[in-house]
Amino acid sequence: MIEIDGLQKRYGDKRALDGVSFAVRPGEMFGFVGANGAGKTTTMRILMGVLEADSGQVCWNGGPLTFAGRRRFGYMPEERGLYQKMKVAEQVEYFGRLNGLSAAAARSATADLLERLSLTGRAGDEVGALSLGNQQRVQLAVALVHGPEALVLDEPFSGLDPIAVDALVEVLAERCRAGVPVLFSSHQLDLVERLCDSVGIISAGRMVATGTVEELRAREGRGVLRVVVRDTAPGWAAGLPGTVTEKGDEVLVADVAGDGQDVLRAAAAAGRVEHFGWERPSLTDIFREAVA
Ligand SMILES: Nc1ncnc2c1ncn2[C@@H]1O[C@H](COP(=O)(O)OP(=O)(O)OP(=O)(O)O)[C@@H](O)[C@H]1O
Repeated sequence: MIEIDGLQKRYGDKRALDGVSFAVRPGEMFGFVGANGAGKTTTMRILMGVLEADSGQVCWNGGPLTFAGRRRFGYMPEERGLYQKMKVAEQVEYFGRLNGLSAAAARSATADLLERLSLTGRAGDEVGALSLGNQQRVQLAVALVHGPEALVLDEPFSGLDPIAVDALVEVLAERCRAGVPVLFSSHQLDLVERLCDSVGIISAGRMVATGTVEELRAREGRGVLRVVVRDTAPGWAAGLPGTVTEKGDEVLVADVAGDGQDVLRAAAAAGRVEHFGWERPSLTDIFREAVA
């Protein structure tokens, strides 16, 4: 288990982290989300030992995370960092060797990952000749090649096409099933909602929400009532108990008092009710609320 406890970090006068704590359990996919500049990269850099925290600590399986422990992690840094002149397969193998694999194991793991990430046809090309999305796939292969015990990935999905996203999702899910904790940051909240067991929302250097998407949703209450009424005059919903937004025949009522039956009665009196139901808040709604 990765445990991050009370991280504080300043850059000069700027407070980047103000007591960041969370844990990523074995086999858990943890989505780390926050606005630009919220502190995700700083947290991951401290976790990986690239930066030192002013205070707080990072633990791995109950003890402080050491240099040797970090070598068994897979890390995809924000600044990336591939050798542009090195060939794709050579490079992935090289990082595999650097992280302790035998030549044969590095070769076999590289071939497998290139296949999974649809890069086999580019194995002999220089990395610099690849598109940015394909370089990103190579960077992912580098993070994964040595069969890491934990994964820390800074925006691994940015710049990937939907097919590459699916391929990466499959590889990460497989690692999770094998018990590997996976921490990744992303601005693609729909993807985080779909993939992650747990989510941490950071805002201005503080964790403002942590839990499963369902737990975060429960904090938001029932959500919003969505009503679609046909054959009615606009404005029928104006006096409803709640915060009303009208878009043509569709009416959204937030902050509904009571069980919503008043809204249903008013809708039925106004016209032909085609839809009436609670809309569950998406992770994007939860995020907006948490960082507001
Ligand atoms: N080397 C640095 N020197 C000074 N300030 C920095 C440095 N690195 C980060 N910061 C500041 O620390 C804060 C946190 O930045 P960080 O890069 O961790 O955010 P982030 O959540 O990863 O953002 P993004 O989503 O844009 O990648 C920001 O205000 C940023 O400007």
